[in-house]
Amino acid sequence: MTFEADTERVYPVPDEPATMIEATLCFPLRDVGGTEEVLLIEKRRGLGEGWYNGPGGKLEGEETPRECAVRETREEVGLEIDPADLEKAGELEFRLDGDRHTFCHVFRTRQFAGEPHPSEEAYPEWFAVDDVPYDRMWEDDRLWLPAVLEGETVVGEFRFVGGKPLDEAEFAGHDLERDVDFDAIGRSR
Ligand SMILES: COc1nc(N)nc2c1ncn2[C@H]1C[C@H](O)[C@@H](COP(=O)(O)OP(=O)(O)OP(=O)(O)O)O1
Repeated sequence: MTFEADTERVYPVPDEPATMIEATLCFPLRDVGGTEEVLLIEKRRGLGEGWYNGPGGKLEGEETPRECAVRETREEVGLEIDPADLEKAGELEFRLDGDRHTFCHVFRTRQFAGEPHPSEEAYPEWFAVDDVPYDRMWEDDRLWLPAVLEGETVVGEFRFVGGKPLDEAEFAGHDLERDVDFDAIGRSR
């Protein structure tokens, strides 16, 4: 396991707010004539509007992260995925002004049915994995997404400061662990 950091770790914080959001991201992958591609969405509304991201969103009711990733991918771009075909690739914690804001489960998959189509929330687009538009994505993505697209696993904390909503805050630092065995630590759900 390797570990990298650009600042001192700032957690744990004793009085965490009860309002932390739990969310998912899903990265469908395909091979087109030897070129590895990833499906991204251009977000059309809400948090991160106008930026590229993976399909995903907030957990609803009692659903598991895996069930959420399947539902959000279906709702946003119309792909059908068997939950068992999702590979857990990451856990990301986004902090805003020292508080835990969003905990995000990251999945990838090569098994899906259907063709992606636009929805009210998302416009889907395939990108070669070596041509991902990081200049039009969340600032943290360039730090962890390349590893996820190369088949690695990651656990990261990303700190933002200076304002709400999160997509108007300033990126302030991060910690990132790679090569995490989610099965071994019982967190592959
Ligand atoms: C802070 O950095 C972030 N980076 C990335 N790559 N993705 C992030 C970051 N912060 C949040 N996200 C993700 C987590 C979710 O997948 C989406 C936000 O989801 P949204 O708020 O749109 O959730 P929905 O349930 O789809 O929303 P509706 O209530 O509109 O259905 O961004």
